[in-house]
Amino acid sequence: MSSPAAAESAPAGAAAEPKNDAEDLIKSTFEVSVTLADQQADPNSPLYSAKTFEELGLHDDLLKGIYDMGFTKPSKIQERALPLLLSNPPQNMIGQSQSGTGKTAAFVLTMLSRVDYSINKPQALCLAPSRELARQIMSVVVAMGKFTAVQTEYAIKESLPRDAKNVTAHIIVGTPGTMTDLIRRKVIDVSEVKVFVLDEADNMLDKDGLGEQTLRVKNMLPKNRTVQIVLFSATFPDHVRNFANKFAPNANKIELQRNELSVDNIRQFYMDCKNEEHKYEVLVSLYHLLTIGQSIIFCQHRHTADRISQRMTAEGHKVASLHGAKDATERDAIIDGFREGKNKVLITTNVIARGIDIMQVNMVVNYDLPLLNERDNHGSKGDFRPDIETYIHRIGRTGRFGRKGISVNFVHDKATWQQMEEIERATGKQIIRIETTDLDTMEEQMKKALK
Ligand SMILES: Nc1ncnc2c1ncn2[C@@H]1O[C@H](COP(=O)(O)OP(=O)(O)OP(=O)(O)O)[C@@H](O)[C@H]1O
Repeated sequence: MSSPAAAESAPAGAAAEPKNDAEDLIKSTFEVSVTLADQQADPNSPLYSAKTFEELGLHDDLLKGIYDMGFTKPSKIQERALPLLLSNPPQNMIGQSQSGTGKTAAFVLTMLSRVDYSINKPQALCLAPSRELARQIMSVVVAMGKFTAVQTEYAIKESLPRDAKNVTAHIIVGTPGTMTDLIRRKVIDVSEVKVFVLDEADNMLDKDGLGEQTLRVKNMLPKNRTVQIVLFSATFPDHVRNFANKFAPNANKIELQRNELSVDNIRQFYMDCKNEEHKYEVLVSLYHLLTIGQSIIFCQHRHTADRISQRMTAEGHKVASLHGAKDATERDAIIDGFREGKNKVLITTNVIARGIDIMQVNMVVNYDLPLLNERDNHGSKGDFRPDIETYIHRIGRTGRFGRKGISVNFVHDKATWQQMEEIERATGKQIIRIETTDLDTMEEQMKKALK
C-alpha cells in the first residue's frame, strides 16, 4: 500500500490554533475560537445530528476507526446519507452538503462497509479532481479503516511503477486519467468493483472539465453486476445535475437550496484595488494578517502564482506556490509542508480550490476572481462571467467543520467589480468592503469574524 504522507490533517474536533511567529506578534494575537460543540447542538447547523454513529448501522471496526479520529457525533450529511448508502440492495446516491461538513466520511465509510476483505481484488473505486485531494481522501480511508484489513492503492501519476501488474488492493483512490490508464492496461481488474464514488462530482462530470474521462472509467466497469454509484459535492449546477441523474440513475438525493450553498461561518470581504500592481502591494501589506493562522491565495494563472511567490520571497516573506505545472513529487512536498504548517501562506490556482481540508486555514484571498473561461478545457475565452461554483469551493477552504474563516476578494476595475456583484447575487451572501489602506479595520474585522 502506498501510504499517504498527507494523513495529517488536524484531528477532527481539534482547535485550529494560530501559532504566531515572533515576527507576526504585532498586536494581532487573538485566538481563533472553535464553536464545534455549539454548532453540533444547533439543529439548523449542517453539523447537527439527532443520531449517534452507532445508530447508523456501521460495523464495530469502523466505529472504532471513527472514534479514534476524534469524531463524537455524525454531521447532518453523515446522519442522512449513511443509512441510505448502506441499505441493501445498494442504491445510487447524489449527495450535496456545504464545504467542510463531512461528506468524505460518508463515502469513505460506504466503501469500507461494502468491501469483502476476504477477496483480494479492487472493490471500490473513488475519483477526485486532483492528486492532492486523492491523497487526502486516502488518508481518511486509512484512518477510518485502521481497525479493518483494508488494502489500498493510489491511481495517481507516478504512484505505481510502470511495470506494475495486477493491483490486489480493495479500495483504489485516484484521478480519472491515471485510473483509466490502469484499468485499460489491466493493472486494475474491475470485475469485482461494487462501489464507484465521485468526490467533487459536479466537476468530475462537467463535460468542460473531467466529464469525458470520468465517463470512460464508468464505461469500463462490469455490466453484469450492480455497481453502486455515489456522487458527492457542495455544488451541483443545473447543467451538470441532468447528467448526474443519468450517470447515477434512480439515486437517492440530498440537495441544498441555492441560498444554503455556503456556510455562514465564513465572513466575506472585498478590497477595491487601483490596478494589478496595487493588488500585489495590498497582498504584501496583508502579510502579517495572512500568517496569523494559515492562508490560501488563489490566482487565475500558474505564472501569476509563481510570479507573486517569487517576488514575495525575494522581499523576505515566507510563502509557497503550488499548481499543476509542478511535478508530482514537488506538489506532494508543497502540500504536505503546508499541512504541517511549515509554510503559512500558499499561493495557488484552482488546482486546490476543491476538497482540500486544512483546519488551520482561516483566510482565503481571491487575488483573481474565478472566471468560467478558466475552467479546464472551457471553450469560450471571451466568457468573463464569474465561476460561482469555483468561488464557493475556494472560500470553503476555510471555515471547516464549524470553524470560522474569512475570505477577501481583490477587485481592481469595473469588470472585476461586476463579477463580484454577480457572485454576491448568486450566493445571496453579503460581501463587505474594506479600504485597502485601512489595515486596522481589516484586523478589527478579522478579529470579529474569527472570534
Ligand atoms: N462527525 C464529525 N465529527 C467531527 N469532525 C468531523 C466529522 N465529520 C467530518 N469531520 C471533519 O470535518 C472536516 C471536513 O470534512 P470533509 O473534508 O469531509 O468535508 P467536505 O464536506 O468533504 O468538504 P468539501 O466540500 O470542501 O470537500 C474534516 O477535517 C473532518 O475530519
